[in-house]
Amino acid sequence: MSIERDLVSPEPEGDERLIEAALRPKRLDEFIGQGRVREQLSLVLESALRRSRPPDHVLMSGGPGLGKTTLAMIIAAELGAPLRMTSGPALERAGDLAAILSTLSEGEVLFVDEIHRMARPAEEMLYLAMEDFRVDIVVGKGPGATSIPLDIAPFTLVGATTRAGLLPAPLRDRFGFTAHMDFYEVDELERVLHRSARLLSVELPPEGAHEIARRSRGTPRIANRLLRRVRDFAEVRVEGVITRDVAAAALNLYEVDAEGLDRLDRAVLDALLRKFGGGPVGLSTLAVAVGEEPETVEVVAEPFLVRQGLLARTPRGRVATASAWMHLGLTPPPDAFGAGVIPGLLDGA
Ligand SMILES: Nc1ncnc2c1ncn2[C@@H]1O[C@H](COP(=O)(O)OP(=O)(O)OP(=O)(O)O)[C@@H](O)[C@H]1O
Repeated sequence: MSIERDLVSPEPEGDERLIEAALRPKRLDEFIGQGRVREQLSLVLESALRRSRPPDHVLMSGGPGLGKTTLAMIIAAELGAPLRMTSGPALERAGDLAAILSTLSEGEVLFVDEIHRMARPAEEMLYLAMEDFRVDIVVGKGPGATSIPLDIAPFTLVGATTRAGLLPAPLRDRFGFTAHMDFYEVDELERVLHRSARLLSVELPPEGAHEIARRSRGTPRIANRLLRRVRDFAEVRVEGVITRDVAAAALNLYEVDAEGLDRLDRAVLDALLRKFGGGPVGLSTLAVAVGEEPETVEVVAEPFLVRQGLLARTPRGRVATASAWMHLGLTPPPDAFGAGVIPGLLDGA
């Protein structure tokens, strides 16, 4: 049995991108949260505009659904420049990239999503393009091969990655500015939700927004998705208004709990506590206990549980924290991992 978990996945589901397009903030002052990134970026853009030069290349790092694509579009809009979009996996050969670079217009913004997944030859071509606005087109093969230099228009590369650590240093070093996107605070997500509700003509009182925001795993994409589900519930069951109780009832129905944990997250915690006494237990044993692949448990459920301070990865295996016991309404044993530690300090353990 595999547990359905689209609702709180940070990746876009089905045709969600279409709906998202309608909800995207268009300018920097509409972009909610990420205060430091916004301020730094507005300086970079403002000074480029004053100098009438394209700004330095920008790297954005952070998890899916935190607003990287939105920010890339905003950068182009603020510069009044056209935007070209591609992604690392689409750049399999150097020629794929050359075809794009050679047709850029002056000042154009080139957005490369998942830039860490670009093929090596394309990556090497990009170094020169970023630094000297030039590409070397290799003609022929073997000893007879020659390279023809080709000037390209000055442009701004905006790269997005969920894994900044996977970028080779020479590529990382060529970005003049790196924006680290963090998870959003509950009050920021409330603002995202109020804005989306306005655009979707949904009546959303503050306490309804708060209830949805706290279950949204720090991610605007999830917040917007939960809002749509709650709206459906409110329309069908209670004629529209999303009160706190309506939001809670809807999300309970969809099995997203008060902290944003879904069925898989809870199944993992439940097995860890009830079957293995809180651990330590190996990943594959834990995965068998919940009927999932180890990779699903590791990639999908664990990062959020770790971030919430509910689970720790230790050299001896997975361990439940004292907060995990309490989350499931159980009394933690006195020696529970993290007992006496302020929840949150275990993040990233
Ligand atoms: N700061 C924000 N303010 C308002 N809405 C936001 C913000 N950040 C993201 N969103 C909304 O969340 C949705 C997802 O954002 P976006 O597509 O930019 O994320 P992403 O980081 O590029 O994710 P991915 O890499 O998976 O595409 C969009 O609908 C966008 O409007």
